[in-house]
Amino acid sequence: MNQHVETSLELKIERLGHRGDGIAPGPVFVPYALPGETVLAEVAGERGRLVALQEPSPDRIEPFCPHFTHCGGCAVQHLSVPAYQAWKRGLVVEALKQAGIEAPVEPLVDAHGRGRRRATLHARKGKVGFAEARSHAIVELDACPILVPELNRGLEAARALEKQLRGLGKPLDLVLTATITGLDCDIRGAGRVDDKMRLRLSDLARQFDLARLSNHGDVVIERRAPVVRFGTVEVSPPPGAFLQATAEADAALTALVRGGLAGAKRIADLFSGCGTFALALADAMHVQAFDSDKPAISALDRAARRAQGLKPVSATVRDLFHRPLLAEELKPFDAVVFDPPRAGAEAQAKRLAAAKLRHIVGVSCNPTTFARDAALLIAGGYRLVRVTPVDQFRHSGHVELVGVFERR
Ligand SMILES: C[S@@+](CC[C@H](N)C(=O)[O-])C[C@H]1O[C@@H](n2cnc3c(N)ncnc32)[C@H](O)[C@@H]1O
Repeated sequence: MNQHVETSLELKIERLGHRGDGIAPGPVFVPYALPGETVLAEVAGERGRLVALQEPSPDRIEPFCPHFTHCGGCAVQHLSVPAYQAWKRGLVVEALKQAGIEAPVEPLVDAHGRGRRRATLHARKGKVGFAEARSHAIVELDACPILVPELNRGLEAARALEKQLRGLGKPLDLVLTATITGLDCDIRGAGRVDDKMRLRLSDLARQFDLARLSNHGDVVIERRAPVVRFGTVEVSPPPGAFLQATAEADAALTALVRGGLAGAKRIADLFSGCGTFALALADAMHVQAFDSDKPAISALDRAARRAQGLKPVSATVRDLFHRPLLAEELKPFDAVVFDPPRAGAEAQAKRLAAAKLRHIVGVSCNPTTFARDAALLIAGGYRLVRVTPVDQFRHSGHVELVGVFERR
């Protein structure tokens, strides 16, 4: 940190940005600096590189990972827990304020649990790991303390897969998911591989006891069907399918959604994925699920047919950006849950605003697009009763939230 001090500026850090950078007047963004600190930083445009801490914050703590500041996986490990939790909750408060929305924001729910069950490892030129902070270079790790232990064991398998595929000379991503029946790995970037390579990859899957190995969704070998559980229902997700990053977030988000639906009997689950909410809630509610991802909808449907004791569940492939459910189509439902990708659900929110539903629950991984969509619902006559931030990407700038709306 003490190199090039002669070219540095003294900066007073005022706040923490949404990516976890300290922000000084200007603005100048200084990664790893904290509010209240006086720092020396090398400044180029809006970017500052922390060179020395002159007055550290009382909230500064020792990061627990030796790769912190080098690895791009974590942005904030150096902040005390209460200050960290206030910052994350504050990201949601700020996004609502920017959209002119007043609503109670609950304390942050910690949903890290045992750690992340999904990770995308990058493999380039013989190296396997995460991207370096602000770079495409790879940080090689023996273990990552943020992941569930089963995924850490997958690092060895990932290195062996990279070695096998190195001759292709292509940058690869390896999407690893820890499931109940073992690790599921989807290779991205290899393109089509010949039969000889498939056999060698299958051998590696056996050697490392992978449940399934696929190449961009094309199953190379399935030794056991990967399984996750939503409520009491077992689902076999398609290769690389969306799943909440931690099992605890799954449970926490589902409980908040259930609470917000307030005993509804018939609901629509929009952007359902392979059924995180639909299948868990079908113990008490008739559910119609919609998502544009065909394999995810098929997995949801298969799981619902196999499960015992559920209320009726239907699953439909539909692009809700281009063909949102219309107000007329929403009439049969007492309530709706929607959980779109980061871009939000603007087209669908306009239709929800025009519908006369009693309850709507929005789940989001992007407070800014959530606030935009929430403003549409509020303009359409709904009240945002409460918003609960949920932290499943601990130490990163990402935050999930659940917003509960009622018709006024
Ligand atoms: C944040 S995930 C939520 C999935 C699910 N609710 C869960 O918790 O597992 C967003 C989902 O939106 C789906 N999606 C993305 N674009 C879509 C579109 N245009 N129409 C419908 N679904 C879409 C994705 O396939 C993905 O399943």
